[in-house]
Amino acid sequence: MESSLPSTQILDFGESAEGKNEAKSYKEMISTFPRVKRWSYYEGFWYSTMFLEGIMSAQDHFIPQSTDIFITSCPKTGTTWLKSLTFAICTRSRLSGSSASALLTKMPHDCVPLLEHDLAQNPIKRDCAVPLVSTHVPYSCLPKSIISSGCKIIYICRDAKDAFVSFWYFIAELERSRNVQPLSLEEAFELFCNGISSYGPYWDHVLGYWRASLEFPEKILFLTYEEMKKDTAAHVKKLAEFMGCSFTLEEEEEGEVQKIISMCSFQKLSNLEVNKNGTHQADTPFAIKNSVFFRKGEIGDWANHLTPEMGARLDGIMEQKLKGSGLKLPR
Ligand SMILES: Nc1ncnc2c1ncn2[C@@H]1O[C@H](COP(=O)(O)OS(=O)(=O)O)[C@@H](OP(=O)(O)O)[C@H]1O
Repeated sequence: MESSLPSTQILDFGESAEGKNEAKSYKEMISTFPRVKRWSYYEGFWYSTMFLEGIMSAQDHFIPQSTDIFITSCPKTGTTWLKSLTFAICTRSRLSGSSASALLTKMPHDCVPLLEHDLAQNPIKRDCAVPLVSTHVPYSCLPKSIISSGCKIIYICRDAKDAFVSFWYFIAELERSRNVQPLSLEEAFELFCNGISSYGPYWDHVLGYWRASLEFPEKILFLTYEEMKKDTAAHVKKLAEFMGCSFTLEEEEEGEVQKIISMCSFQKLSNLEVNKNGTHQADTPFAIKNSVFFRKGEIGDWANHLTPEMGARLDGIMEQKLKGSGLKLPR
């Protein structure tokens, strides 16, 4: 996608003395929020406390560009895959040209900036040829500027049981690397079923975007991990169309869709050197091994970790919470 804007733009807020005072006041506000374990409760959702300052700063200051497309999700529902696919779709002219895809040397999260990083400490740098910004922030808590801009939003969700298991592995790994005693699976499950998880309640996160997608179908594309796995080619075409860069007949005949699917497959990405041995956000408080984002990439792995009773309990909760919404998540 071409853009007349300079190739790199820094979205920077909070360098000034005013910004520093603001950061202090966010910290003060956050210290008053209800807390359970690693999470703080704010505007109806539970957030990992370390991300809250960045979220509040984004809510107050983020100014989207009209061409922005937001990649949104609750954690562990397919974000890395969706980021790589949308990035590969947007940059496909580079992919087929002489320069190889940036995905070969950068992990997908380093190709698409995250809205809620603490922008004062860590300003977002983005490549204006790639109009993508990602966020896990729930729909009702997005910066109002995003909603009023009418920017396009792509949302992905996943069966709650698989999302939970993926989430548990991820935070356990994260906490071990930070010398924090990880939550047991049982404890984390209990909290999850009570709505307490990063950006949870999970069902409210899903419902927020689901309802918005019904209200603004031309602006919000609602996807599931399971459907995307079932027919990735149809989804790649749908994503391109939604982002305003449909594949030409010629591209389809040249196998461009398949090239993107292969480039972004779990098999390919998880075996790249950068994703096996690299670190995401190295030298920041958010540093994490890239390999942690690539675990199994399978549907139904929950059954290897949760008992059938736990599975049935979470299914029952999801069914009850989604009742009447018209949404049925694949299981
Ligand atoms: N390319 C590709 N294709 C299919 N699946 C993939 C891919 N990359 C990552 N994954 C799997 O997605 C799960 C991680 O979810 P997220 O990417 O949303 O995590 S995060 O929120 O960005 O941290 C996590 O799922 P689990 O394996 O079930 O834990 C990853 O393995």
